[in-house]
Amino acid sequence: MLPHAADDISRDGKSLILAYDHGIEHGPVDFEPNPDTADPERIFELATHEAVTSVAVQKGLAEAYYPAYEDEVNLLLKLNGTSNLWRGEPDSAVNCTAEYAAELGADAIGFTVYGGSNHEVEMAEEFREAQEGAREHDMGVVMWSYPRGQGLRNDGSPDVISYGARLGLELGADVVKVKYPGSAEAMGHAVEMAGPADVVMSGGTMRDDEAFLRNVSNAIDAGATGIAVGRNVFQRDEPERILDALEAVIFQEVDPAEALAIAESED
Ligand SMILES: O=P(O)(O)OC[C@H]1O[C@](O)(COP(=O)(O)O)[C@@H](O)[C@@H]1O
Repeated sequence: MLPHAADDISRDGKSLILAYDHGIEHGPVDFEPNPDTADPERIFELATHEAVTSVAVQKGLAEAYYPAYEDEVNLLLKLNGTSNLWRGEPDSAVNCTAEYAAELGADAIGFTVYGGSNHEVEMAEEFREAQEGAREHDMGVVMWSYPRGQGLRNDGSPDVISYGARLGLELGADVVKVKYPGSAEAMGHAVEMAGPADVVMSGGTMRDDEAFLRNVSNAIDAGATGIAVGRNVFQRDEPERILDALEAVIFQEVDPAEALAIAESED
């Protein structure tokens, strides 16, 4: 790992990645709870919030929207992605090269690897090309490490998540994005297995603000450096409010209840 390779997408060693690749990964259904968020402009505006250290999007959105935001937002360009219409063994098409990501002004690249899938071997080889391309252009490397497929019965078990975190380290990621394994202890193990690579917790959908922030706080206590979050922000009625609270939990390590009170007072 190169020292500080992910500095451009973090602040004081912490990060909040605003993930917005849902249009490809899940489709328009993810925008239904908050229809304004179907418009990428709304997300790029949200990405200017002080809590957000980068926005993760696919090439098409970067081409269309990033030029207007390049002074205010750090770009994490996702190089692969597949729609939910695909029903095969987990796999992800490579939609962009590291070279083109650099041309678009990306600070870092993002890449999904489904360890355990029948396609793991090709995905690891594609990751190699992306990772080495990112090194040539001084871009950080974020791996979405989501073990799943064939024999993997429980892709959310602590052992599998720790293995995913380790895959990130072994394959040369600066930041590994893993699902929250359900407890601070299990997250601590994943963080340990990732060694010098940063670990960020992946989001999901939780309606209860305090319970969601509690998971984030537990992950930070366990050594995670932040969160990659999409739906838990943009599906809420007031995305800015939860970003205010996340800022307090992640960067000031404030207790979730207090963070919500701070967010309330900033309204
Ligand atoms: O493959 P899954 O588990 O359905 O989720 C993939 C999605 O989850 C993320 O990794 C995180 O997004 P969320 O915070 O909305 O869960 C996205 O980048 C991606 O689109």
